[in-house]
Amino acid sequence: MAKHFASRPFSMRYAVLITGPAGAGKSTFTRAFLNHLRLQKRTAHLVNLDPAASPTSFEVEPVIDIKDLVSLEDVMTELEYGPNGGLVYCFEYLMQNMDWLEEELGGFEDDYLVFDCPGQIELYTHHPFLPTLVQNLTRLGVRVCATYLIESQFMEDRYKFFSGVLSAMSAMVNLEIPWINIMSKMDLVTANPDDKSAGARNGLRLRKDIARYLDPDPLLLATRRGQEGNTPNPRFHALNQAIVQLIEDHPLVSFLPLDLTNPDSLETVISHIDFTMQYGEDEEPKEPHDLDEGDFHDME
Ligand SMILES: Nc1nc2c(ncn2[C@@H]2O[C@H](COP(=O)(O)OP(=O)(O)OP(=O)(O)O)[C@@H](O)[C@H]2O)c(=O)[nH]1
Ligand SMILES: [Mg+2]
Repeated sequence: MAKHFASRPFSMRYAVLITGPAGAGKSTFTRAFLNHLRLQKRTAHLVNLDPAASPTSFEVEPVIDIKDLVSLEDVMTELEYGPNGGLVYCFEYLMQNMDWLEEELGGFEDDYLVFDCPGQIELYTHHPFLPTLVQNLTRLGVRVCATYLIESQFMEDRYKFFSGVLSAMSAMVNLEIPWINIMSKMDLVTANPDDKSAGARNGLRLRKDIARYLDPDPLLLATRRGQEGNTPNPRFHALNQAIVQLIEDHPLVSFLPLDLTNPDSLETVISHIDFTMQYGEDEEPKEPHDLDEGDFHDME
């Protein structure tokens, strides 16, 4: 541990890792999350862990920015890496310089640190970067949880859904910390089956379709045949069944819906994060808001 921190006591702080595949809505949710905490007069800060994030994408200046240590642009220019190899190099470089992060973290007491993570899927499946980050944060007395976003459009069909669930499970197993799966971009889910808007014409999911994904019964999903017009290839039947069984045996994966156009929906997600973190443990832990019917007025 870096010497100048050996004697410094750390008060409880909270780190929320915003994770998920590329384009799932992590940075947009991070901005909404931070704005909401600030409106509630809570001290919350952005930590940017995306070496490729463009400076213009920050509505909120990050208090800690991996780009101050290493940037994808420099790595690609100076070391002639490609974009993905360059990103992995940046993560390896941060792993070798965790004392830099400890130094940066030193100044935040009893605050929420919201880590906006990059979308490289290898980060969540096998790369040691995030587990190393979690170990270091835990060692520094920071309470850590993760949210994993997959977008509602991802539910085009059950195969996409299963790959989303398996990637969420793989990330959960990789990080082994308190975990909240979020189905993002629920504003793209139309409520009205007669909706003729552009979105609806682009095959937006109807709310009633999404309900079965929020708290999935894998067997029901897997056995649904024909509704999406495609019958599974019999050659993969045994593999499909094994995947369904795996998901069924580990009912770890349900999704909180997130509709950023609906303040109650954001509030519900944040209350689940607070509860998962036991935020302000000296106060009575507040039960998370339930998803009231209003959130899914057309789910039935
Ligand atoms: N309709 C809708 N679009 C969204 C929402 N959240 C994000 N988007 C759009 O989805 C795209 C990706 O959003 P980001 O927040 O940058 O996603 P990300 O997960 O941070 O992406 P990477 O950092 O590249 O992995 C952008 O065009 C956003 O405008 C949402 O809740 N609803
Ligand atoms: Mg992002």
